[in-house]
Amino acid sequence: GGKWTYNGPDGEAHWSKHYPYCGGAFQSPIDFQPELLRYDPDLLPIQVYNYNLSSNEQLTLSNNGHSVQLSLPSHMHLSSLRHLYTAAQLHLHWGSPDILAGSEHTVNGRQFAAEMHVVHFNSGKYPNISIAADKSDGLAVLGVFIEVGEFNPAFDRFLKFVKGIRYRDQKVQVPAFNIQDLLPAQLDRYYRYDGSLTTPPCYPSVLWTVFSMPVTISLKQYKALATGLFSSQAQEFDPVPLLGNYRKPQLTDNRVVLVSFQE
Ligand SMILES: NS(=O)(=O)c1cc(-c2ccccc2)cc(-c2ccccc2)c1
Ligand SMILES: [Zn+2]
Repeated sequence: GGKWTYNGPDGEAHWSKHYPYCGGAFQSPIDFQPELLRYDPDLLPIQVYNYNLSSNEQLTLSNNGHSVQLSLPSHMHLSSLRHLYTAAQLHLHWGSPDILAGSEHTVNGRQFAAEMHVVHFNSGKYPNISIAADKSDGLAVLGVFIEVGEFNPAFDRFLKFVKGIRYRDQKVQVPAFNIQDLLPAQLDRYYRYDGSLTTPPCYPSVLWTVFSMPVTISLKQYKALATGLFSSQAQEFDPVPLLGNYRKPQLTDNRVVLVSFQE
């Protein structure tokens, strides 16, 4: 789509000029404030299927100018939701090398170092993700908060390749691995609400599931993300670093956030 950025004249305050949904209702991310939360005992633990990919498979790791993205095969699913949702891609949002704050969702005002999104589409109802992307029940995204701490071998399965995708539109093939290893151990504790894509075109089409338990990556791994990538193309003169690629929390209006946990 058109050019949009996270700061400056094409920054998020201007997105709605070219992408009207960005100025609409049900926008994401949001801040999970205690007074918005309501415990729902019917929220089942998230069940993932076929996330344990074989290393014979290859995944495409790409720099799309706004994030680092890993393609996911269509035999990966989420099943514990009302519909069957098929995996499409995962990508990350992060801060800058010296400001370890770049998550999109926040918890009572607390911003984490980074956030991973695993994007799925409602394959029970729609033939592909492009058709599903703007339907109110089209997408389901898993959100994972990332803190800086212990080294994470699972994230290294793709972070060690970012040197090969420094510039926009560069892609490399990486051996597949168990994508569940990127998720937190507790898949039964999460925030659930109806929201949108956090990037243009901001379609209000996402059933959000954001796990309350963060995962960790090491400072070295975080810096690989926050210093290794550019949003400009290789041949462009002044390279534009790719960092701070997170949208600020949006108005919650009178949306309720369901939580699967009580304490
Ligand atoms: N942040 S997000 O999860 O809401 C998200 C979802 C999708 C998405 C992609 C395909 C179908 C449907 C939704 C794409 C992006 C995106 C990130 C970086 C650059 C451009 C787009 C981001
Ligand atoms: Zn995202």
